[in-house]
Amino acid sequence: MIQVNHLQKEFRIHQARAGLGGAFRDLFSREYKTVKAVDDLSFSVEEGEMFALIGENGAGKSTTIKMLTGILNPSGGEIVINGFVPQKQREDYVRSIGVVFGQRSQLWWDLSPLESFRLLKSVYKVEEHEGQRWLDRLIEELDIGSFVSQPVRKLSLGQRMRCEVAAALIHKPRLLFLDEPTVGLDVLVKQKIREFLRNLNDTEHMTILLTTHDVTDIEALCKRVLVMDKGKLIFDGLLENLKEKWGNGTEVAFQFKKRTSAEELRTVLGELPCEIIRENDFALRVKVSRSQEMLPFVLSTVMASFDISDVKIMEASTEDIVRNIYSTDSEVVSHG
Ligand SMILES: Nc1ncnc2c1ncn2[C@@H]1O[C@H](COP(=O)(O)OP(=O)(O)OP(=O)(O)O)[C@@H](O)[C@H]1O
Repeated sequence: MIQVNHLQKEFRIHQARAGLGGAFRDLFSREYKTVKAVDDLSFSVEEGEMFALIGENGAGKSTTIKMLTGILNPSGGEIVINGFVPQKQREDYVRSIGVVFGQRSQLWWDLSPLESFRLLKSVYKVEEHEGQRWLDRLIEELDIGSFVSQPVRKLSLGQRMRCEVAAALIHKPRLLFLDEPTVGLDVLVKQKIREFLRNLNDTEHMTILLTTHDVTDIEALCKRVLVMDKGKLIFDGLLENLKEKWGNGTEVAFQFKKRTSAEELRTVLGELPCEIIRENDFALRVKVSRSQEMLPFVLSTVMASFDISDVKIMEASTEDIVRNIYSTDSEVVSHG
């Protein structure tokens, strides 16, 4: 459904010279530098996938979404979505997508969301009967019925965001883009929006792409994650593979009934890829890399060879992992 090949976006930005003399010289000749906001980005997406685009501030996520939604023209590369080239077949393309920008509204401030929905329905030429049934479903599932007739300016952020999501879906697009959809929302509203999106993906097979800084959004919604860093794609794969790659493995803490040394444990574990850390004479920790496949071996081997009084498995949280990725300068692209 989405095919992105070698996508590029460069911005030319004016660089002010330092000091009063510099400002004076700027009046006559300006110096520019080129920022590569998106640098050789390639990926493809199947219909019905729900995935997240993540990365630090300035990584290039918004620029990517703007190009995918046809708002910005790429400097190079190509995008084909649903058979459309967004920049070339703009009108037809826009009818096939829905967009929610967490920071910007597509609802009219002084009108009620319901009136905005009516306007959007006529803009998109939504068929009356079918369109009404779909809208009723959106209102019910997003639980916005009690305030959908009030002016938007009187709504709380959480109420407004749920109406924004309904507005983006009024024409039942096949593809939904959400840029920071849960930013600033309280936990309950976040949960409601996530539940709604999951259901939409399940029942309508809608393809959903979201950018987020909220790791709990990713865990709740996405199997697949794309990580951008300085305009480049540094990871494209499953969330569990992301954990493998940047999670420093899983740690297992063993409490032994008898004194056990790290050397004894190493002998038993042989060549298995793990690091052993001594806590005290009766406690050792084992850091297991490639934990998905290795953890069962490590557990069964140790349990079969020693008298164990306690075992604790400690997996790094997604939040730790994302922090880890952002603090590492990585060039690796992984397809998991
Ligand atoms: N209109 C613009 N003109 C010049 N530079 C821009 C413009 N838009 C973005 N940039 C630059 O491109 C780079 C990528 O920005 P972008 O907004 O895409 O990042 P982001 O990953 O969405 O960040 P954030 O999480 O803060 O929204 C940044 O260095 C930014 O300063």
